[in-house]
Amino acid sequence: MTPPVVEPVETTPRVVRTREELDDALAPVRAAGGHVVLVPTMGALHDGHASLVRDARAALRPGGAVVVSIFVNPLQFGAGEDLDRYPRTFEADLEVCRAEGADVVFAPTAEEVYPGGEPEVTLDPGPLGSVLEGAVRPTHFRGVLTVVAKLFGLVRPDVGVFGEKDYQQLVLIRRMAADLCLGVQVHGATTVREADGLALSSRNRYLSGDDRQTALALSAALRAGAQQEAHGAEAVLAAARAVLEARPEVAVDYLALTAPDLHAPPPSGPARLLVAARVGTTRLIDNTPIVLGAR
Ligand SMILES: Nc1ncnc2c1ncn2[C@@H]1O[C@H](COP(=O)(O)OP(=O)(O)OP(=O)(O)O)[C@@H](O)[C@H]1O
Ligand SMILES: CC(C)(CO)[C@@H](O)C(=O)[O-]
Ligand code: BAL
Repeated sequence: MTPPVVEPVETTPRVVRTREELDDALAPVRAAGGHVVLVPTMGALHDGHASLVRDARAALRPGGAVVVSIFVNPLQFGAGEDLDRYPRTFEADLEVCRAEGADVVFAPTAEEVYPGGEPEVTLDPGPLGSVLEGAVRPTHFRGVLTVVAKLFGLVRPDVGVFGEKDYQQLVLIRRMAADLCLGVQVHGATTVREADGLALSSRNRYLSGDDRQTALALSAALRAGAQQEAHGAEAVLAAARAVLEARPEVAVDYLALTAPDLHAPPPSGPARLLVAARVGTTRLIDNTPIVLGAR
């Protein structure tokens, strides 16, 4: 018997660069009333991003589309930060998107996103924008919220998927979607880690030699803190601080215990332990959920 002719299945996500191309790619999905799920990224994709795309696919209804945006947003980088050296690995990123079944990759230029240069109207992140990350990167969340609002406007997704690794960003995007009635459901995805605990991050590729080992202090501090959760906030912070203090090469920006919404921690119940530190020239962040025991 002659075997049936099998046409190769085109699995490549459609790559679009402009608003028009994006609208064109999504037109059939919108016409059919399909769901659109957006995964915003800055590229240099790793297994953490792959898990976001998997979550996006799981959130999808038949007839919908997963859009991954790849855009290194200049507006969220402060003067002297790593905008110029931020890793750009577009071909490898496409492979990740293809392997995880993304339908569309939206990779606009800066001119496409900001046609008139820096926008006059930007988003004010409110009080949570100037604590923790915002205390160290004062203009960062204005840039993040502005570009995410623009991406929501361009892609018009039903769901946006963001990682818990950037926990303050996730909280602020949830607040923005709710406070501005954007009609986008914000899904938070669990942090993916290396086997030794290091949270995956595009910036990990800056870590070389000893710095890679030193960077383990962040996740180790979070684990040590979490082990003390039954004993209350002070015990959690003391255990985490002890791990960080044992590694003087780690320059800590903050170690903080907060409520899940980043306000003051409750005496007991769900909380969040967050850390940010510099290892050599690389700045890393990490966090973990905590359930504080009643004292
Ligand atoms: N380890 C991870 N697990 C799950 N999600 C992640 C992880 N790392 C990043 N993400 C999420 O991927 C999305 C895109 O993040 P981004 O492209 O900035 O990658 P990144 O690894 O966080 O890079 P950077 O090193 O610049 O912080 C964000 O929602 C972010 O929270
Ligand atoms: C959400 C985001 C894509 C906005 O540029 C960025 O801050 C990131 O990659 O986490
Ligand atoms: N993942 C957050 C992007 C940034 O640090 O600019």
